[in-house]
Amino acid sequence: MAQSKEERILNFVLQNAVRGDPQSVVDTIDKYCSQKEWAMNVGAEKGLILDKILEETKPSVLLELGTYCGYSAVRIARLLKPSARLLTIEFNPDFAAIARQMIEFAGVQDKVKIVEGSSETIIPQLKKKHEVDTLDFVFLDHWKDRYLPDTILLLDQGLLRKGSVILADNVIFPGAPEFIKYIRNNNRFECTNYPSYVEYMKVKDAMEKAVFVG
Ligand SMILES: O=c1[nH]cnc2c(O)c(F)c(-c3ccc(F)cc3)c(-c3ccc(F)cc3)c12
Ligand SMILES: [Mg+2]
Repeated sequence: MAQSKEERILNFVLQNAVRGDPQSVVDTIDKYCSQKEWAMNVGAEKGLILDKILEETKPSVLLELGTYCGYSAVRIARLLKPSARLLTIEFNPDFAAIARQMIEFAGVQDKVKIVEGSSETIIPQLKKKHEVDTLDFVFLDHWKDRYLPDTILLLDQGLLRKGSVILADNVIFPGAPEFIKYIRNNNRFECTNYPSYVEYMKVKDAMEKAVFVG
């Protein structure tokens, strides 16, 4: 069976990165995807914005929507304190299988749990099935049309507390206009826009940070 792009990315990491070294995994994926095949990892430029916000927030309980190959899960986990935990939801089982191997190779499997399925189904299970009380940090990087309904679901489920940070990728390209309109006009959120570029391309993009004020 022909290899998928995601399998090629994983194999390039297994052959070129250093096992147990998350930074080398991140750098190796960026090298492959900038030189060989484009892929929808948050990438190095937007990744630095993500890093900075994580270092400011110092979150303990994190949720990512859209695992893909595990690039941002590894990137996030490499900065977390030992007791912190990242839950990452991936709808596509093939992507989830690649991400699981990527996360284990990077050595961050103790901090990261991949949950396979749709965010719509799993978010209502977080409290009872995944022992979440509230979330300190949420990274939206899945399908742009789910950014708004999933944010409303997080609110309805009582998963946000005063100071919870939501960071959304791709708010310029491909764009998430309904989410942006809602979050910027909702006085329970304080929003900041971080202009950047689409990963591995010279196309403008941005990330949006929304802090829940409670
Ligand atoms: O779907 C995504 N999820 C998460 N992050 C993404 C991301 O960071 C991206 F840069 C893109 C993107 C942007 C520009 C482009 F030309 C191609 C793909 C996509 C995306 C958008 C539409 C699709 F049909 C397929 C992929 C995503
Ligand atoms: Mg993205």
